[in-house]
Amino acid sequence: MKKLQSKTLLDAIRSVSQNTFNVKTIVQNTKVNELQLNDTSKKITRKSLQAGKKLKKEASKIPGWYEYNKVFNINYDEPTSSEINSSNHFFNSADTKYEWSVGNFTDIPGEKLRKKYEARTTNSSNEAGLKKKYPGKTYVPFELVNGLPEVTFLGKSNVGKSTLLNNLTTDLKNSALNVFAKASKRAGFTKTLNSFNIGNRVRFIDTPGYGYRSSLEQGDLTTEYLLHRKELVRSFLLISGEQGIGELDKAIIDFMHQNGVPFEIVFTKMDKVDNLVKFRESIDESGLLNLPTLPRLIFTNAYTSKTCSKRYGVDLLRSIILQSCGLQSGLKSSRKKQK
Ligand SMILES: Nc1nc2c(ncn2[C@@H]2O[C@H](COP(=O)(O)OP(=O)(O)OP(=O)(O)O)[C@@H](O)[C@H]2O)c(=O)[nH]1
Ligand SMILES: [Mg+2]
Repeated sequence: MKKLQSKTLLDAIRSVSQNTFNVKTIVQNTKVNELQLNDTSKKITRKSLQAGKKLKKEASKIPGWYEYNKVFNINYDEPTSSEINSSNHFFNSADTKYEWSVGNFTDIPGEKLRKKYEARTTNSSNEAGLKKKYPGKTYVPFELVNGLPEVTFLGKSNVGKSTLLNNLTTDLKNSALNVFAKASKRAGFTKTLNSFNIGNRVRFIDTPGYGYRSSLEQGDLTTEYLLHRKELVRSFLLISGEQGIGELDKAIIDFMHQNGVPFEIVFTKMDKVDNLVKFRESIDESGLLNLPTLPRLIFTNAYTSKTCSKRYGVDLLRSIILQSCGLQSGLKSSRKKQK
């Protein structure tokens, strides 16, 4: 059954992968600090005597589309400002460590061992032998019980997966973006599954983009990961706001829905959406809002280079990621960034 679904997705990829899309150069020259997601209106009132003008100016810069994070998620409670602060603190202080890149599912650390172990335990007569091999209270190898929750970022080539991943793990005061997940103007840049350990609490898995310049093997690898990786707790499907929801995105949503893969949808590059009315209509017409799984729709734009824009929605996404891993308030990273 699962095999069948995986084939359906690959067929969809095959038929859509001919499509090409424009990759526009980003030319933006505003450099400003990220706004806190805290209740800005309250802040303006409280501080109006001293810094009213400045805050009003900042509040008026919040882009119109940011409101969609409320409008399209009425079935979900918004994270509280203390949850937002706590997740910001976690990601800003947690040390992000690149761990591995693989081109084959079985090369993911632990997967070969797991397969071996599972094959052995299906035959109960092997139990005595296993106890001998892995002595102690449990005979499950350490490598298999030491997993962290994993979240993965999916989407078409060039949608901004690597860039968003960098934004999530980087404090804006630290200008060294692009250090961890490599981002590129060239579509089809990421070719492997890449793992990043965030403060020893969660792993982020960057995936190769579907579609333009991606091979079927890359699609296969991601599909296998989605279906079989036990540590995977939530997938975030990225859709470019600029390009809107395409056939391939719908095929992936269908695939995840039918196979019970829990997912949320993240709209990226919202700063590049010219016509918000059209954009909103396209969401209404897409059927996303009628999905029985009711995924969250998260609207974001990333900080893309030293000279390029400010980011919105990143702190909201940070909080949702921790929530989906069962990690939230008061969470401390066990490995901190070096100052
Ligand atoms: N304006 C704007 N540009 C963005 C944003 N996010 C990413 N980009 C740009 O889009 C391009 C592609 O970004 P990547 O992060 O490499 O995209 P990807 O999805 O990882 O691409 P593949 O690895 O090829 O699948 C880069 O030039 C980024 O700078 C955004 O929010 N706004
Ligand atoms: Mg990438």
